[in-house]
Amino acid sequence: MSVALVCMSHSPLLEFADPPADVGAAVEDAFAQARTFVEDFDPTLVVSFAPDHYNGFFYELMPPFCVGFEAVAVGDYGSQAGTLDVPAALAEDLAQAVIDRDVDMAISRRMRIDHGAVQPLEILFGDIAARRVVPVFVNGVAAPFTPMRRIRRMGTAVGEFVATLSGERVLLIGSGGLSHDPPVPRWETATDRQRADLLDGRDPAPDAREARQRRVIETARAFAAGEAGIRDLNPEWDAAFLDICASGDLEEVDGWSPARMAEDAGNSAHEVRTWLAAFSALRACGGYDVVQRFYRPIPELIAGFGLMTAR
Ligand SMILES: O=C(O)CCC(=O)/C=C/C=C(\O)C(=O)O
Ligand SMILES: [Fe+2]
Repeated sequence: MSVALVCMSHSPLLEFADPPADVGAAVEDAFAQARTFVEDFDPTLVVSFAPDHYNGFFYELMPPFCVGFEAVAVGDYGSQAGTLDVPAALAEDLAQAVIDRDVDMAISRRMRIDHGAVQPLEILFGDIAARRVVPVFVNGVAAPFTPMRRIRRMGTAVGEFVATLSGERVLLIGSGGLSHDPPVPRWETATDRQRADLLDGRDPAPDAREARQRRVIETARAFAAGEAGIRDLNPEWDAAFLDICASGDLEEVDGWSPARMAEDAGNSAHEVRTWLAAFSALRACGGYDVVQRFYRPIPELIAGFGLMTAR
């Protein structure tokens, strides 16, 4: 078994916004470097930790994390739709191994995933079905949030399982973060219509999806012009989090409270839970070295945009 990691921000605005040319080029260069890293590693299996944005998981039943034994991408924000190549028996073994380590893991025999899970696969492999993928949903948008130490333990349990997979080259992916506050509706401030979508908004009609997406695109334009009432990006917070990931001292985040995370870094900063899970899994397979570290605050994407690779 060998193991490597790519953690990266995602953004629904990647195809819908125009950051300054040098910023866009820097992001593309970071993607290209990560692609080379992954091509060289040539994984036989991907374990993908990703959030969802009310496309697959709803308040009707919201687990803190969930392993998919099958996964279907919904194709939001122009991301690829279709079915992942999930090795179901291996996904079942992973879920059982995590549960055996005293971490209650939900399972789905048909998980729906959105741009949060799909974007890294498309960027790194060009196609969501290019490699075998076990998808692990990590709630990063729907309060209440599991303590960070619990995410670390879940990631550690996944890593201990991964370490037993002789003959596999396993790529761990963490998708989301860093500081950002895109207009994902929240229950306490949602309209009645939004609450209905948060509760059970599976497969919205095309015009409803279009309206949701337009709202995000318009907010990004306003934010880049300094006119949106959302939280600022927080490069200092992002640097501190990236430092912790690089150091391997992941217990440092054990005491971070969800309220403080949102206050400091925006409501979607909770997506860094996917990074924490992936780095915890990597650490459980042995020590690691960071290979690539990229960061830019990009208002046009409403994102403190980061990417790290390690092995
Ligand atoms: O479309 C919706 O209703 C919710 C908005 C949404 O999906 C925004 C997503 C933003 C990110 O994934 C992000 O910036 O991390
Ligand atoms: Fe997101």
